[in-house]
Amino acid sequence: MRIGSIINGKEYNEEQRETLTVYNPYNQEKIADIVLANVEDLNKAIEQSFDTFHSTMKTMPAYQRANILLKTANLLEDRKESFAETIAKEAGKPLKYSRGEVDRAVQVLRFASERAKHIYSEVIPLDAAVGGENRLGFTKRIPLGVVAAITPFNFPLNLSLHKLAPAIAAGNTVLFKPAEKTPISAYMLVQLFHEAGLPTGALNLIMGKGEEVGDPLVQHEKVHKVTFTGSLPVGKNIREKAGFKKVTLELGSNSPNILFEDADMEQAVEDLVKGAFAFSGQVCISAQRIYVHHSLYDSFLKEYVSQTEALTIGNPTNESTDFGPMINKDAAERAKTWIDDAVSKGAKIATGGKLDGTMLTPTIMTEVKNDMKIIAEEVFAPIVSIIPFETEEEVVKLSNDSIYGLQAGVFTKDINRALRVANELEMGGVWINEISTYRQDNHPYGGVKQSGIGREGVKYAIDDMTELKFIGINLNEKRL
Ligand SMILES: NC(=O)C1=CN([C@@H]2O[C@H](COP(=O)(O)OP(=O)(O)OC[C@H]3O[C@@H](n4cnc5c(N)ncnc54)[C@H](O)[C@@H]3O)[C@@H](O)[C@H]2O)C=CC1
Ligand SMILES: O=C(O)[C@H](O)CS(=O)(=O)O
Repeated sequence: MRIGSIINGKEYNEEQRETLTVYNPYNQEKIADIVLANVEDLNKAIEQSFDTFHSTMKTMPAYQRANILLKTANLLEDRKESFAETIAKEAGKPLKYSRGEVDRAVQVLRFASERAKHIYSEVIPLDAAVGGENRLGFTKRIPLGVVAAITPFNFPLNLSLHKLAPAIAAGNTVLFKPAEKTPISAYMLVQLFHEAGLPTGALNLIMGKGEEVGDPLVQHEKVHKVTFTGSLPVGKNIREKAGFKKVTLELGSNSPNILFEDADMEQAVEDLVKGAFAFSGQVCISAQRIYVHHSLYDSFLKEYVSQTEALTIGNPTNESTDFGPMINKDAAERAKTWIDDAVSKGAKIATGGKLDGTMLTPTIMTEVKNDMKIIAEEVFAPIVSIIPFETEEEVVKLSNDSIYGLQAGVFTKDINRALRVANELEMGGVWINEISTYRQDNHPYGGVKQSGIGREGVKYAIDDMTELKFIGINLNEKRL
């Protein structure tokens, strides 16, 4: 398979161009060559996005945008298996989770289709100000223009749609730069939109290395907004380079989960095994730190280790696989060095910690300290730490002791305590009696501190992808 950038519906995959090979992370089989875009292609794609915004999307009625999104959702639903198998192969994500990602992606498209018809604004009571009589004022939410969507490898379909679908719902055009590690589902997605009737120039795909096309894309004057999901260093770079553009950044996390003494431990153990090890922990709201009240600690740890060891490890394309490889050897080796670093400073491995190529076994750490990398930084790997605590005050302090603040989980039957702790946690979102890793695609999602800027979740992304415009009329009879 050889795939390239798609600009105004034309694919750029000529023989003489530079390519990058994509390998299946599980068995290193070659699955595709991607033909890399250069800056000239990028500029052409931005010009195309800009022109199509002004010629077509800016004035496309809401019902048409909604219909295109709905049709794309239906096409995706019909091709669920093909997308799920592609994600399993390119990302190494177990098939059951890849299917779940496609189901969510279909919903995101349907939410966006519905919201496209409900982009409301308001009438301003201008008579509230002295001299404001006989004036009418109202706002409109207008599209921004060209939205640059830069996406990561871990949810190559759904996290891309969290940008593409609201951008189109709002009437923008999109310059889409997917992760070069997982470009195939992105390529298939662009074709799906075009098949559903989206004008080809409204969604242009650039297959390029982030470090090469990233800066010119982010700095281009005809790009009006950059929406990025990915790592903190790249996010910081984008923020610095983007100038006056609107920027949404969905960055990392080291999400805490807190189990108080009255929690439903049985359920929490089961959910937190998934919460830490789904897609090998390469989920930014993965349960990385689990704080367990000291009275439950020993029994929690015993049961947690036992259920973790029962996970079926293997080929992501097998139906029964729970746990597969990491995205590549470098990522797995980096994670192993963090385990070794913690052990050298006194931490213990309760289970796991074994590395073979891209496969790092599900790893549970104990006796950790706050300054160890596996606690202080984002592990983005199958490593979770179990930490005892005594008091509510102590556990809130420990949870907040982080540069990140994306999502947390709190488990208790005491609703007053749950709400108190939720208020105290410095997070973009807090789930009560649910793991930090749980996300629905219609709630506001995004971080505080260095976890990011702005919110996704279709309605909220549309807010961030539109500009509020005020229009006022002086109704004085003499003027009309
Ligand atoms: N908060 C959130 O919703 C999520 C955050 N993440 C974060 O993403 C990271 C893992 O994903 P990766 O794909 O490895 O992240 P990454 O930051 O390496 O790459 C993400 C995207 O940025 C592009 N890129 C790289 N350098 C660039 C530059 N200089 N300018 C513009 N674009 C550039 C890449 O090509 C890719 O498309 C983790 O740190 C994780 O926390 C991942 C998923 C969700
Ligand atoms: O959509 C999700 O489940 C998460 O946003 C994925 S990630 O952002 O945590 O990686």
